[in-house]
Amino acid sequence: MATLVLLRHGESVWNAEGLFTGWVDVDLSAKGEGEATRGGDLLLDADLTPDVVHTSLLKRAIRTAEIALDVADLSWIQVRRSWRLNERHYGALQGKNKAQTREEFGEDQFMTWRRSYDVPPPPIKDDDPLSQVNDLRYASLPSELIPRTECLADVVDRLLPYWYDAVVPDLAAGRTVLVAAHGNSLRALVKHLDGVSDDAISALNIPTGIPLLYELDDDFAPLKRGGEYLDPTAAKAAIEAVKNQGASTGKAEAKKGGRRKK
Ligand SMILES: O=C(O)[C@@H](CO)OP(=O)(O)O
Repeated sequence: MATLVLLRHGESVWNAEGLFTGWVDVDLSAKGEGEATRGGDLLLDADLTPDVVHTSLLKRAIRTAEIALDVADLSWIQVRRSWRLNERHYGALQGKNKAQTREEFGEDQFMTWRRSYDVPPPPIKDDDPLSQVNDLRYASLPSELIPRTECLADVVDRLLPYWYDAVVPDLAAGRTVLVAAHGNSLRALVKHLDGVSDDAISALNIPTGIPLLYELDDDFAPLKRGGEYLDPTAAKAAIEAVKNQGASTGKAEAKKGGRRKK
């Protein structure tokens, strides 16, 4: 049996402002830092001691792992990072306000871009200030591997090599593995683990900052489909909040508007 813990980063500044984020490297909000702290407390309460942490290359996931592991007095564990755990690249939607996008393009198009399995948003141009083509952290990647947009199917394709080559070997060695990543990269992983259909995955949302525990069998398949959130009550409310993002121009969302520059 192997133990895997998935942790979506705490609320980011752009989550709070209702903006599509993707590969833009925004930081945690104060609330997100608090969620990361609670994530560490939940690990402690559940007596879970990760031996290794895998993160994306984005600071909201990196900092969430650091904060949670610090709370659990596990800052010293081995760390591995990969672009393959990054959030889904949101293409030309990066930096756009979700509620305004929904108003402009309608509910169907908005939800197709947000949650369909195989329809990517329009690609971002390489000279867009929110493009990642010139980002130093991807300098060793061939340019054609740096996404200009992604649908969830693209995320599954780029995530699975890392799952098999980096995460599974840790699990096979008997290590308890923490994966600190993002709403959509974790949706891709959960889709794979639980064998969720292309249609059903559109209804699955991952809350910020609440560890999701999977016990896996010898074939790295979940003993319990869907795993178990360490705080199921908080997870239920937070999943609803993620689902409804962009549904209304809430105070924070309405105040901002337009497209943010980084
Ligand atoms: O903006 C994003 O990058 C993601 C996660 O925050 O949003 P959504 O839940 O709409 O896919």
